[in-house]
Amino acid sequence: MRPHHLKQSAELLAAILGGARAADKQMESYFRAHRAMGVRDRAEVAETVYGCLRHRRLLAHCAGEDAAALVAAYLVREGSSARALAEAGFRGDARALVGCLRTLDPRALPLAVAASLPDWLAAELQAEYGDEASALAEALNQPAPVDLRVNTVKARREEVQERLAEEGFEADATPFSPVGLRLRQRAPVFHSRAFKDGLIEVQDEGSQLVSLLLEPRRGEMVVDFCAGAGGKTLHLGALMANTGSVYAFDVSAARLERLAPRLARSGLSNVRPVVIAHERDERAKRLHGKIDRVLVDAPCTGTGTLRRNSDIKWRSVDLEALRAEQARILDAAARLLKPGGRLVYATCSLLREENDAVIDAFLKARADFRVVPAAAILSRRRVPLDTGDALRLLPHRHRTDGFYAAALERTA
Ligand SMILES: C[S@@+](CC[C@H](N)C(=O)[O-])C[C@H]1O[C@@H](n2cnc3c(N)ncnc32)[C@H](O)[C@@H]1O
Repeated sequence: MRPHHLKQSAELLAAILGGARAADKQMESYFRAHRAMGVRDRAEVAETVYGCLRHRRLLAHCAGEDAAALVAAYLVREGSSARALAEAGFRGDARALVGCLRTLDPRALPLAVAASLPDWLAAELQAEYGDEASALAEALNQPAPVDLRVNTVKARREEVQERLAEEGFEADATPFSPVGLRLRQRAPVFHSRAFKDGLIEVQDEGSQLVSLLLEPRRGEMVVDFCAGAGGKTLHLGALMANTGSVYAFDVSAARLERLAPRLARSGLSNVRPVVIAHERDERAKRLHGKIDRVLVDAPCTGTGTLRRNSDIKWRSVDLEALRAEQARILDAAARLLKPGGRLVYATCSLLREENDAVIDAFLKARADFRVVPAAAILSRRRVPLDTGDALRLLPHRHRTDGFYAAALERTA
């Protein structure tokens, strides 16, 4: 361990935990402000800080909440000795820290501490997933694999797999998504020719299955109501073989802007990004009753994505406000549909309140909608996965992010 490693990691960790910005954004600006740091230093610091965010509560059990002590505890878990910590400038009691961590038995600790979760989330997972809560929580602390979606407008999966292998990126077909590849090792695939040529997008396999549930057809009018940077939009456009129209709505102009370069790479010309002020915007109202299919990938707690975004565990959450927002967006999105049209409501949340509860309330209010069983759609799409009426993906079972998606049809 180099001495500055501990200091810089602690500075960055404190900035992330004390600020409101996402960890990756905070990290970018820290590295911009410390240009002298080499590539290796940055990689080491980033790995350490992400490790601390992931295991914060377990580390704090021995180290307390001070950022430098958390970093020191993380380094001990990675094999550093008390002496190495002292040499690196750690001013706390390095020997006591090492002693505590070496004798720690996570099985004897409450789930919230052992799996480093806030109390409220540990309680929700235990209530909802019972005996599986520990395995789920543990899977949320493992780094996610790198999944790719093949852009079928440009190439077939096997061709892309070969192209990637030629460039030194070994990948296997994903078990569920027919257009997914999973890298055997984490690698900077953004630098590959295949990526620059628009043959692939980096996208979790679970996210790919959500777009499949919408089953958009050639020539249809489709709305991706919460398009963000367009991960699912691009997939929908490709599923429609670059025909018809996909309106990509979002209230965030900044997020939609990130769709532009991806769109250019993809070769799609059927996607129309539209910034809306809110879900009742005139630009949305103009499409009332005219749309064949609508995807609502709603803003949510993101609890299903903790493998990638451990920092969100430590942000405060207003579940009631989120639920109200989800219901408002779903209601507005449903109005766009033609009779016979399909609506998919999805979240990357593990919580019932944001998933089944939102759909149950919607169906109570809208007798003109019925559930289309997800398992039947997936089987038609040759996806070997049956999670019942709704799609429910869990990292410890499916090796994807946690996702929920329900498909509904407007009957009258
Ligand atoms: C889960 S993210 C979408 C991710 C995106 N679909 C993807 O696959 O990458 C939710 C998005 O909803 C947007 N959003 C929040 N409130 C909204 C509203 N009232 N109407 C439309 N979009 C909204 C957010 O800006 C955010 O980009």
